[in-house]
Amino acid sequence: MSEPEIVRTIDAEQLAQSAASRLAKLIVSAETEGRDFHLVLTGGGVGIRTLAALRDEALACGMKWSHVHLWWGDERFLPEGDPERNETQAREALIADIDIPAHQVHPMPSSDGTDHAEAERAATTYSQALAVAARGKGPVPEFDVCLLGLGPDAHVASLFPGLPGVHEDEAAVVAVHDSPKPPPTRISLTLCAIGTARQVWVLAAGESKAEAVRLGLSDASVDRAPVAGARGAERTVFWLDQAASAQL
Ligand SMILES: O=C(O)[C@H](O)[C@@H](O)[C@H](O)[C@H](O)COP(=O)(O)O
Repeated sequence: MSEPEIVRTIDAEQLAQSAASRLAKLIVSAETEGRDFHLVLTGGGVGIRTLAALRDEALACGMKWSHVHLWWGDERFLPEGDPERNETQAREALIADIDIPAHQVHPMPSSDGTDHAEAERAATTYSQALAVAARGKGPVPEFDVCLLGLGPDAHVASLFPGLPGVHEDEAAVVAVHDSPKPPPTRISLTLCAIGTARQVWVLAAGESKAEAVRLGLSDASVDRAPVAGARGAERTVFWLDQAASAQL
């Protein structure tokens, strides 16, 4: 696990633009090196703003997307096309405006039924899609960058303090019930899946995240602060605006 680095920005907009700029450079480098780039997206305000900034960068520099695969770190388990789904918001902010092959966009399943077990089946389906993409080299493909928004309670993806998904150490994807952040049912990568990413980027802006950031950079337990367990295999970067870094 890599020691976290901190990048401070003035505000959320500069955070989104700075992270998008570095991400664009990594995507272009991968294309130059002739290899795929697997990017894990996050929901939330800062995460979606970062995707919109990435779109702007991509359009400005004519970025190619034929080598890029998009995955999700979590999903609000809602019907297809629901405006609250992370996929819907990512399509509006980025995907609709870039030339990425449709089969390289890997959304988490939507909820089109009502039974409780549907979320578990959706988690299994996504685990299977990840394993297929890994081509026998492991449970998930080699994620280049995993983007994570940060909740004021120190949750990342849909791994919330005190809920069982935080401690899952085998499955790559779990169903989440009783989420304190609506909607109550979600699908999430686990910390062990997140930790396989070469780089994990935590995106946090605003004073409401300052305590969560402090905990995330401390030796707090993952049960108290799931973000404390979000570390990349090679690099971990906390992208923070001034307000979110106020307790450091
Ligand atoms: O589904 C979600 O809501 C996100 O995946 C979640 O993990 C989000 O990133 C954080 O809650 C931060 O959200 P804000 O940036 O909007 O505070």
